[in-house]
Amino acid sequence: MEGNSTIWIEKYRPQTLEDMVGQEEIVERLRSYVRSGSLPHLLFTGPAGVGKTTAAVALAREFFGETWQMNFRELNASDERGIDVVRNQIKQFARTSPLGGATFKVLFLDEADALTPDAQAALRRTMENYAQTCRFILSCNYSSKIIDPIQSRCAIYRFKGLDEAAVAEQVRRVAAAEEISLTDDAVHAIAYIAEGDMRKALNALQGAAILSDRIDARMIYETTSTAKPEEIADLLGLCTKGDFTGAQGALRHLLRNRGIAPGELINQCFRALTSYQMDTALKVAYIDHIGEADFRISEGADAEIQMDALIALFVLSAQKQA
Ligand SMILES: Nc1ncnc2c1ncn2[C@@H]1O[C@H](COP(=O)(O)OP(=O)(O)OP(=O)(O)O)[C@@H](O)[C@H]1O
Repeated sequence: MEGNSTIWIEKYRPQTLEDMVGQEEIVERLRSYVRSGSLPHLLFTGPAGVGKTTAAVALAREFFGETWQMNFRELNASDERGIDVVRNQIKQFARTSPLGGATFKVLFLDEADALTPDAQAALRRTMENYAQTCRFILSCNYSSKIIDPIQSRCAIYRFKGLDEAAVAEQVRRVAAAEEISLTDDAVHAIAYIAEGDMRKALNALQGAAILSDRIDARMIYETTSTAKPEEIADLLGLCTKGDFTGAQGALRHLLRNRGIAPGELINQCFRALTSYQMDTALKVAYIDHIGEADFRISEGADAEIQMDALIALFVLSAQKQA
């Protein structure tokens, strides 16, 4: 098995737009810029690990060809969130001439929503002033955190979480290249824990590959400290049956023996409930309790007590409903 010293998310980052999985519509629209040789300012929004940076780099490679490294620069706005980063680094790059016969350069600004509103206002002016020599690709998780005048100057691309088929395709590709065998259940488990985030998926695969080159679902759940969906179903089932003692035992097992973090467990219960077919009133009550527990834990309440209280409330709601 090849060196665990290389991080697979980097090693297998697609170099071309064509090699990206999922995001087909976006990829198609981006390729049309390459064909036409023109590029507006772009705003990429969406959750983490779905290909925003990958698409920006691949687009630059295809757009500029051999001179891409001279004409493309990546900056992360969360390193320096204030106006100085715009005044210094961004302006400096934008004002200098493109190289190797290119008509403009491209600056990719990751986590643009980390910029303060003042810095965004300065960025807007820079985008206007240097539009001839520089195009911007801004990336963020939430477009609502980007000021309107910037949004209106950009073509907006909304990246979605990757679906199971896309995650599975890339995971299988990487596993084959690393000569790792994966069961179908392991692929399904990786897609479950990834929640649409390819970075999470590939890190889970690499984490399990440290143990063995034959990977099954149990190894994925264990190395990522995630409960199996069946374990969550059991826990919720015991609550719904009114078996508080049984539910408490299952909860203890997950928290203490399996080492699953309370926040993760809450998230998994929430995900399970949203996909279950069950009495709507009971589902509403459960989700309401989850919201409370989640808030209290985030405010610093004792997580184990909150988890016990949560299953107690589940049991009470189920009994009321019966
Ligand atoms: N659509 C995709 N196809 C194939 N691999 C992908 C895709 N999206 C992400 N990846 C893989 O996941 C890694 C992280 O993706 P990327 O850096 O593009 O995420 P991002 O959307 O920019 O996230 P962030 O908002 O956290 O910066 C990449 O290095 C690549 O290996």
